[in-house]
Amino acid sequence: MKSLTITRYTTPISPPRLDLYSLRQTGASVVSPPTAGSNRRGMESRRESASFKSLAARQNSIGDDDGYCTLVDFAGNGGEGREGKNVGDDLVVLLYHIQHACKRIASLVASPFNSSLGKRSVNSSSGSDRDAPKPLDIITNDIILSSLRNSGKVAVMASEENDSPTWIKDDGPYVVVVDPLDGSRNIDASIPTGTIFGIYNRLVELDHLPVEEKGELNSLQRGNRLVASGYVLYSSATILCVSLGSGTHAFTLDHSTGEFVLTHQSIKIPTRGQIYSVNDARYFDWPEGLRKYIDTVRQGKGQNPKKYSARYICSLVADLHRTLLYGGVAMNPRDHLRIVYEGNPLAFLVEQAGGKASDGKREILSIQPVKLHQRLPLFLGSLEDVTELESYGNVQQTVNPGYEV
Ligand SMILES: O=P(O)(O)OC[C@H]1O[C@](O)(COP(=O)(O)O)[C@@H](O)[C@@H]1O
Repeated sequence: MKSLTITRYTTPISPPRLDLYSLRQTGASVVSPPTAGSNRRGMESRRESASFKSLAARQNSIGDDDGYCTLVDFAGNGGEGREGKNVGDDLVVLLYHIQHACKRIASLVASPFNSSLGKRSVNSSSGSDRDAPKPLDIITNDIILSSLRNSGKVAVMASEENDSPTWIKDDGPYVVVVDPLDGSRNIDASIPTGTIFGIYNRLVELDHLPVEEKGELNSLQRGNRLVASGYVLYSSATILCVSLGSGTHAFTLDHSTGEFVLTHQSIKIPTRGQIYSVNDARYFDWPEGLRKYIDTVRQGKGQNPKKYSARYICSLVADLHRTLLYGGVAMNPRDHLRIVYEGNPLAFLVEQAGGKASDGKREILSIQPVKLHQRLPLFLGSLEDVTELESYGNVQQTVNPGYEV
């Protein structure tokens, strides 16, 4: 069943080999987001511009004259111009392959044939602390792995779906950590899902070690060493949100051209929101500090004298995307989310957008992971909301009866 499904969902777009072309474009200025209606113009020529040959030829501009700027245009110009100096050609090539994989996943999760796949759990052979994967988890993992291999830029991939990292290429400059399909338990109900990824430099000082050892140590880097991270939200729109180390930017998949187009440049999370996002059926398992915080903001008695609203999709990428745009705090106070695959990449995006990411006590990005599948409480959001929440002291849920849904 697995191979049948992979074949069935393969999209017709196949990625060109990119190493041949220099993608960096010089002397460009930062574009403004596209204006309404601009997307439909020049569809045919845009199809052509997806080829890197023509991208390389267009040396002097980022995006089209009408403000249509693709992810690759944007990254190829150094992210945010001068500040995006760490966006080398290797990273642009890698991003190209990641976004290609995510387009395949977008069509897969929207397919009429995925529902039977989503339901079945596959027996986890390892007995590790990973959740039992579903076929969709495995297929999306394969899609990402194959794209990373094709990029030629990745030394090792650590995935939430694998017990241990997959060594890919000795001289690959990057290490990629990934949760290929977060929220897959929601797929039958067409609730949004997401892919999360983080990119580190390969630690060359570990090159002499055996593969298993260097694979693991490269993947256990602190979040504050991330070069880039991102998520792709598969929802009413497919949105790729990325930070290349200079701001957080979102691109929306334009189905007419198959391109991710810049729609939210330099996202700034409001310093204060009015929404909290948590599974509050767990209220009676929470510590007192967290209960007090939620009771207080619900009543409009916190530092923000407004009554907060609750929003909880139970799909981390969707809950975070809303929080980045509207502010507030998205949290999972129990030891459930993984620091390597979820916590660090999302914390990086939040901080690059001016927000705060905490485990309730410490900055997420400063924590040294010691285990690949290590879990932790996660509080992401507006600077002032997360700081206020931390001030309640005891906000991490330690009671964990093993919830069934
Ligand atoms: O059951 P909880 O504690 O509400 O957790 C829900 C969270 O778990 C997730 O579904 C991820 O868990 P899985 O990796 O097991 O799918 C997130 O998308 C969501 O935010």
